[in-house]
Amino acid sequence: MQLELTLQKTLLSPTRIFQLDVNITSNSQRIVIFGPSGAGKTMILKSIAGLITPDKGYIKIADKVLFDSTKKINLKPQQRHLAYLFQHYSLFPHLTVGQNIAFTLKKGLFNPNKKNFPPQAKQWIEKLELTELVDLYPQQLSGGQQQRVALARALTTNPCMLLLDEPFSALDYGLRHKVRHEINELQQQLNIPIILISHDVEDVKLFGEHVIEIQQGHLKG
Ligand SMILES: Nc1ncnc2c1ncn2[C@@H]1O[C@H](COP(=O)(O)OP(=O)(O)OP(=O)(O)O)[C@@H](O)[C@H]1O
Repeated sequence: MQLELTLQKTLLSPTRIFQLDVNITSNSQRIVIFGPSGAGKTMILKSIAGLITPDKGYIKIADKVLFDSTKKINLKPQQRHLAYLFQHYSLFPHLTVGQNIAFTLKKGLFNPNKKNFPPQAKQWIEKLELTELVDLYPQQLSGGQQQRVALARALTTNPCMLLLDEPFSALDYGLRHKVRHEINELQQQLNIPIILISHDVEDVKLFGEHVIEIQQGHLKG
C-alpha cells in the first residue's frame, strides 16, 4: 500500500525540546519503524492514526489524504479507517472478551450484549480462535490471549491498515516468540498492510519488508 508521509512536530517540556522531522515513502505491505526508546516512533504512528496533530506535514495512504497542513485537511481518527493496536492492548476490564470485541461496532450508550454479537465480531472471534474465551474478562487471560482479543477488536472495523505499537513488548520472552509468529501468519493470510513500531531486532527480521530507522526524531542515515 502506498504511504507518503512528511511530518514535523516540536514538543516542548520544561527541560528539553524534541523535534520530529521525517519523510517516508513506501509501497510495502510490511513497514517496520525501528529505533531506540524516545526516538519518536509512537509520535509517527499516532500522527498517522490522527491521535496527535503534526505542526506541519502531509499524510497519504493509498489514494486518501489523511492530513495536509497546507490545505487544512485533518481527518478524524474514525474517518481514517485505520486500526491502532496499543502497547498494552487497552481492553476494558469490566467487559467480557466478546463485549470487548463487539465494542467498536456498538451504537448508542449501552455496552454490547454479553451473548449476541454482531456478525463482524463473531467472524473475528472465530478466526482468532477466541470462541472458548468470549465469557471471560481480560484479567482472566494470558498476555498472548489479551493480544489476540485486542487484535480481533481492531479488525472488526475492517481497517485498511493495522498500526502496531510495540505489539509484543508486554509479553514474556517465550510467548513473545509464539505470538510474533502468529501475527506474522495472520498478516500474510489477511494480506492487510501493517506499520509496526519496535525497538526489537526480531521484529525487524520477521516483519521488516521495508525498515525505517529513526533516531532522535530523524531518519537515520
Ligand atoms: N507531551 C510531550 N511533551 C514533551 N515531550 C514529549 C511529549 N510526548 C513525548 N515527548 C517526547 O517525544 C519523544 C518521542 O516520544 P515517542 O513516544 O514517540 O518515542 P518512542 O520512540 O515511541 O519511544 P518508546 O519506544 O519508548 O515508546 C520522547 O523523547 C519524549 O520524551
